[in-house]
Amino acid sequence: MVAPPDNDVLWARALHFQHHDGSPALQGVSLGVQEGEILAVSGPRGSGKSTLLGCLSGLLRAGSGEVWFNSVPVHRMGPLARERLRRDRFGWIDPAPVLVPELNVWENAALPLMLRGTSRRRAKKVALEWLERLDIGDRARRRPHQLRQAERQRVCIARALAPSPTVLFADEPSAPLHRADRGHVLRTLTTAARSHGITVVLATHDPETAALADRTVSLLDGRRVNTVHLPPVSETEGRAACSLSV
Ligand SMILES: Nc1ncnc2c1ncn2[C@@H]1O[C@H](COP(=O)(O)OP(=O)(O)OP(=O)(O)O)[C@@H](O)[C@H]1O
Repeated sequence: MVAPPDNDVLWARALHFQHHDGSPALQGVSLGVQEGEILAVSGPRGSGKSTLLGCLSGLLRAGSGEVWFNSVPVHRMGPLARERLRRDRFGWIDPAPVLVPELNVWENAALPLMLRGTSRRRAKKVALEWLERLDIGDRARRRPHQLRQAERQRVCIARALAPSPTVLFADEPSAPLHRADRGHVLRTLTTAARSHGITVVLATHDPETAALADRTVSLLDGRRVNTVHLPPVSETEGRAACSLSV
């Protein structure tokens, strides 16, 4: 067995994943992510980006292959250990903002901290700081339904950053944001990650978003390819609009 390199916080080898209906989402993907690195995973719709983030974070169990986090074999962990790992060490941002409707904005942002055992008072303070940084501090006492979609996504980003996770998985985090908001929010995210030493794995099909990363790995049909040239297309144009070199 090959040991993962020491300076890789995440390391995956020959990941294969097939969905229940037989869709082959990953077909032998290997990669390493260095500590503090912002890595973009790019590729057109359906290329396997979300599935790869799911496997790297332990949310999905690959059919075969290995995932190591800080030299710990995630692929050998049971569901409970993977759950704890995600709760204590990882952060996650989905393409669509999902918040607890019964909690206000700061309570939503403070939730992962409180789940990790931080006191309510301290969690509130940290959550409010992150909400300020993402320009939604003034919405802290509102309920999610009183916010616009783009504001709800900012809350999700604050919630993911507040506990300073070791690795933050961001799956198309700017999808619900208006174009004018995107650059600012993504720069806030990447600047905060760099200043707190948070490693980020960022799935995106947008070249401008990928450009904010230190490095990009490209996927096509569940395989790594050297480059996928993605013009800034509308989402409906799909994979026909890309060219590749393998
Ligand atoms: N729950 C599922 N059941 C069956 N097939 C799925 C499921 N989720 C994804 N797939 C298929 O697996 C492949 C990879 O999907 P995945 O969502 O990982 O790609 P992606 O690059 O993240 O795409 P997108 O940008 O649309 O989210 C695609 O062919 C997709 O249709």
